[in-house]
Amino acid sequence: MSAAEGPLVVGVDTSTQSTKALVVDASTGQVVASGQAPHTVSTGAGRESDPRQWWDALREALHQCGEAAHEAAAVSIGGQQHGLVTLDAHGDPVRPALLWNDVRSAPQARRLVEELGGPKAWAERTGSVPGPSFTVTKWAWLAEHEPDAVRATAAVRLPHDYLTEHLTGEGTTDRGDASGTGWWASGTERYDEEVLAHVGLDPALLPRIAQPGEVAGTVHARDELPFSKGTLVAAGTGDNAAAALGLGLRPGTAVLSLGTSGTVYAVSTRRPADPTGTVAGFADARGDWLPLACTLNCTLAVDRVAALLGLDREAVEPGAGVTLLPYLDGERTPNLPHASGLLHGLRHDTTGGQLLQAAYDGAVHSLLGALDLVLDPDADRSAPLLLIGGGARGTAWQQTVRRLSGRPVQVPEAKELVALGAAAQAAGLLTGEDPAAVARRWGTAHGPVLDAVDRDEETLARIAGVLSDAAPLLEREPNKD
Ligand SMILES: Nc1ncnc2c1ncn2[C@@H]1O[C@H](COP(=O)(O)OP(=O)(O)O)[C@@H](O)[C@H]1O
Ligand SMILES: O=C(CO)[C@@H](O)[C@H](O)COP(=O)(O)O
Repeated sequence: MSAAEGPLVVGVDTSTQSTKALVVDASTGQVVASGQAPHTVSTGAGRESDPRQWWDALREALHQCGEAAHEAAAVSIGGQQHGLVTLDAHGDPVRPALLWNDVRSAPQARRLVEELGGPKAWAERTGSVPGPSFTVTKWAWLAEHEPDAVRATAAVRLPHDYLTEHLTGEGTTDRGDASGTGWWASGTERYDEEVLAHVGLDPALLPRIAQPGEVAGTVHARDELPFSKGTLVAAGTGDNAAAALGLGLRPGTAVLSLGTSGTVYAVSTRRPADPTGTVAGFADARGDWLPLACTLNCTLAVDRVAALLGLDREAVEPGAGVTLLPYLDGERTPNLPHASGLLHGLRHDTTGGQLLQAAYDGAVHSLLGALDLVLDPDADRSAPLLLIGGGARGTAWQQTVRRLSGRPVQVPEAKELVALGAAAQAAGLLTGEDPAAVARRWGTAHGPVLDAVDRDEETLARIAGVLSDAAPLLEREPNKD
């Protein structure tokens, strides 16, 4: 037996680049074992992953956890949002999953918004104006481009549902992840049958939506996994909702997450409905809401610029008036799915370090532009921002967020907040506690607070100016030059 005080629980983060598993002592929050295994994502026009890789990576990450995983009494999966997983009658993938950062469904997104009443109607109905990240637009793309795949589909899942179903044998999802599909009505908290009929998706193909705190099932695939008989499985949720649980987030505190995606969000008790589409009106995993803005280009884009320059990611230099909009994957915030990276202000004396700093500035500018929009009007705008995700470990990311936000920044010492949030959800099944209260008891948000510095208004204004002047170029669709 491990030296843990309480029952052990497992929290999983199946994100874009890898799957991470933590075995956590439910009494203290101590991480007693961990594992991680990578996935691959296709390059080129689309962004796809084979869901079977996620299952293999989950098994690998759990096996790395060793004996501790055997002792776990409950498990929960947090996962990358929005991905379209299509399964055949045997439960096998019909084709690779279309991921959140695949922007090929931009034309379908535009069309769906127009056909069902415009942006305001969509925001009121589903909480969000669906862009190409949303599952409904991916389904519409598939129907148009691969009708055979649609005909062969017997079940539609999100990434976290796919793994939960592999664990339990039952198709379940939760309100947090369902709210990123575009076919979940935020007013009624049910699937929106009119949207589903419009895109030709039979509601019978969708998973049951488990209530917060509900048990999704017990582990049935024990032969392949180091779990014991009767291990409980929680409903799981989307990765941002899981991180909100993992931080024990309360309304009024804003989170900036720097990973494959950049996200900015807060918990709110008010149901969001932003008709501009900047803020997605997600549900959280408890019963509140999670207004959130997301960028497609964050750590990977900045790391790519560093690699092109042959520099370490920390080798930034200040100054120079150079602007780099790092939209290597197109962009979602601002809504520019066809954009590519743009550099302006290059001079003979511009250094590589200054170019790299400009990439950080461009990535952070997009996120901070949405910060005020995700916070409730009465939130304290001078409170520290919580900085999480892989990028939060980097000094250049920390300093850029401080300089462009003008706010103090708190960096939690706990590293894997999505997996910790999933673990807190699993612990809640055992103790009956609110998962966010579990995370607060574990002290997961604790970490140093970096003081505020003066906001760099000049850089913010310069980036906004380039963005606005370059709009026709950034909005131009491919093959229309
Ligand atoms: N010490 C570090 N400094 C800066 N960036 C880092 C550091 N460690 C990891 N990263 C970045 O974190 C990213 C992975 O973050 P993570 O939140 O795990 O991603 P995701 O959950 O989206 O797969 C990598 O792309 C890498 O650029
Ligand atoms: O699309 C969104 C949020 O709407 C992304 O945040 C995805 O959920 C992917 O997350 P990471 O893999 O970057 O953690």
